Amino acid sequence: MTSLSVAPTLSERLAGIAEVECVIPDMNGIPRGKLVNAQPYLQGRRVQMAHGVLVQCLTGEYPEPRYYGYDDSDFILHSIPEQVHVTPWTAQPRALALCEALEMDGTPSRLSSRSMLQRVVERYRSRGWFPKVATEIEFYLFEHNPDVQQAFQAPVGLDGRREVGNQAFAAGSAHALQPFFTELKEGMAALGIPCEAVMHEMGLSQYEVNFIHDDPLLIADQTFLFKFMLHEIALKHGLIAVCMAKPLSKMPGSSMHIHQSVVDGQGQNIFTNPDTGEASELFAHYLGGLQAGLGDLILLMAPNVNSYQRYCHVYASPNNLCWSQDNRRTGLRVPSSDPAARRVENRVPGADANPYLAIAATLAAGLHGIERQLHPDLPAQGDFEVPDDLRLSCTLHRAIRRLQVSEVARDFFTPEFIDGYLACKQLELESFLDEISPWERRYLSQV
Ligand SMILES: NC(=O)CC[C@H](N)C(=O)O
Repeated sequence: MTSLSVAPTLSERLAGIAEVECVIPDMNGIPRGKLVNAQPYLQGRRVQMAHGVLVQCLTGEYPEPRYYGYDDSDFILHSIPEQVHVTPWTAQPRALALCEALEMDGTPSRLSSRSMLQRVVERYRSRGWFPKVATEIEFYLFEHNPDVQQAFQAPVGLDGRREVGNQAFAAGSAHALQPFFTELKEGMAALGIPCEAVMHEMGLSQYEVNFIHDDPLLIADQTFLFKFMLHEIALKHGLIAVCMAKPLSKMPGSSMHIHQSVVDGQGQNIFTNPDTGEASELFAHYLGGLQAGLGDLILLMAPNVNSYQRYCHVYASPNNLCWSQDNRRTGLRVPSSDPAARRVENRVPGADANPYLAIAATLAAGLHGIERQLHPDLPAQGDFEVPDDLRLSCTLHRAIRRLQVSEVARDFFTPEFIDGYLACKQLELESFLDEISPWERRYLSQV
């Protein structure tokens, strides 16, 4: 006798669940959404929000819709069936439904970061290719403090002590926060996120989680959901999880490295020449595209004022687009691997980046290189000098100017998205410049 296993329906999966949290990433990758009653949700009640929500600034301000060619109409939050999950960490049983943004006519939103990644992936598919990516995300864990103006402090662990110094790869420090990590791993399992590794990173109470490579949309969804869950579980344990690019001065920043490869319909890695096992011409063009295109797209990988502080004291946080075999000081690192796993790691994005956009920018630049048959520079060797054209912008202001002129952005993304994103970032920059920092008061009060 054979036993047939039938996947449970959505209603079966959500049995006993009172509320469903429908969320969507805004342009900053911040989850926005609505907590809706499960019954009408299961009966197919439509969930809608205003387009402005997608373009909302970190400060809560909204750029004028005329800047991105929209009015203040609604879009639909359409649940992605594989991304509806029951969340074990919430006090009341709840479901989390990751949604895609659709226009009222059912087409993908021209303002949504998720649809921008979808567009880039489609362009690969139209050639019979399937990009694969893996992200690695770093974050700091600090003691929760309701006053966000206060300096961050390492938490007290099970051993009753606060961590001191930089305990890279220290097993003991992670064990001192074991109840938190146990729940985090249970949460990952509940969200269907396979975890390659969790480790202590170089900074004080800094950790890293590695995801297993897969389809770019799936990995972006997982990275987005992971960050959402990370914040919630941390709060439950009296901690705050901080994914700022540079939360502490004189400490390493936090990155979101992206490993990329591309396979064809037979699953062969197109970055390797099947006859010789050596790197293929396509790989060279892909690297050439990353070098030519990512400089203009840095705003999608380093989206905040603070993102640029991560590049100031370089603790393996390169602000260049040099490439190398296995050198962590280059923005584009080709890790040693067997030919079937040939890939390139983009080390430029910060943990504060919207994963959909950082991945979309990287894949778009690579495909641009293949389409234009670009060539990379010679690989960086030893203690290399960074040529001027491979040096990255070091301020948000400059990064905004670069995106305004990016050919790749206009070619791969919708004009509405680029204009909306630029308007959002410009407003955030103005808000930042309107605030006087402690450094200015400390040193400029004497001039
Ligand atoms: N181990 C590492 O690669 C460290 C990366 C570093 N924390 C960064 O900000 O990029």
